Amino acid sequence: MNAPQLVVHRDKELMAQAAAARLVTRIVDAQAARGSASVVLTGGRNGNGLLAALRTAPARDAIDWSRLDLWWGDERFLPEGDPERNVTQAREALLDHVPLDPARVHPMPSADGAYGTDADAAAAAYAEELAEATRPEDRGSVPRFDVLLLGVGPDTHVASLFPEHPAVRETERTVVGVHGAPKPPPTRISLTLPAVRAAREVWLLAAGEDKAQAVAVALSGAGEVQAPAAGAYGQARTLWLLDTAAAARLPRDLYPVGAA
Ligand SMILES: O=C(O)[C@H](O)[C@@H](O)[C@H](O)[C@H](O)COP(=O)(O)O
Repeated sequence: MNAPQLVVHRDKELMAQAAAARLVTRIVDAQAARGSASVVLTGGRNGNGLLAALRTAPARDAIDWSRLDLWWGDERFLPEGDPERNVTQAREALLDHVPLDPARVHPMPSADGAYGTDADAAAAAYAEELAEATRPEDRGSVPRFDVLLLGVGPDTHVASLFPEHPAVRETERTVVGVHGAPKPPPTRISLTLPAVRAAREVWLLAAGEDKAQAVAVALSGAGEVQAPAAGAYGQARTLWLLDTAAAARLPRDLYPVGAA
């Protein structure tokens, strides 16, 4: 596991803009190197804030939107178009405003789709979709995503992997149905930690003082079952993108207070 890198911004607006600029560069580099890029999106205010910032980023037209694959790290298992679905919010923030190839946009199934209310069957279908998109050089059952974004919850959850929940202990499957989640809605679909760790780069986003404790715990050697964010790392890079409030309780050896 590579050591996480921390980038602390003055406030969440600047964090979103800087992360958007960083994402433009990563996508453009991946497209130059491999012909296309793949990004895994997250729900939550910070993930959507990044997408909204990307929509107005000056360099956004450097991206070839038709050669970008989009996946989701988790989804609230609700009917298509529900305003609480991560994909609905992502469409509103960015996806409806850029010329993506619809065949390369891979939302997780909805609760009124082909699998009805069976979240486990829907999760298995998404795992299959990921497996089909995998190339031999990915050497695994999910693509080697270029960037996988994760919002960090105040309880250290990432995607829909909650502390001590069965989904965070999953070591075989790449996508699981989540039942009885502590945060509504209770039924969700989530990538598992092994799928997260297939990404080249994992970027964790956290802003605000209500995240300070979670960030400190996850970066101070906690176990991934107790603190799922601690188990989220990338093959090449793990980046924690924070604002000063979320970084406030970090141990001094990780982040000297007042450095931002
Ligand atoms: O599915 C959910 O309920 C949210 O998507 C959740 O997982 C979110 O990503 C984190 O709680 C961080 O949220 P914020 O970025 O809003 O702080």
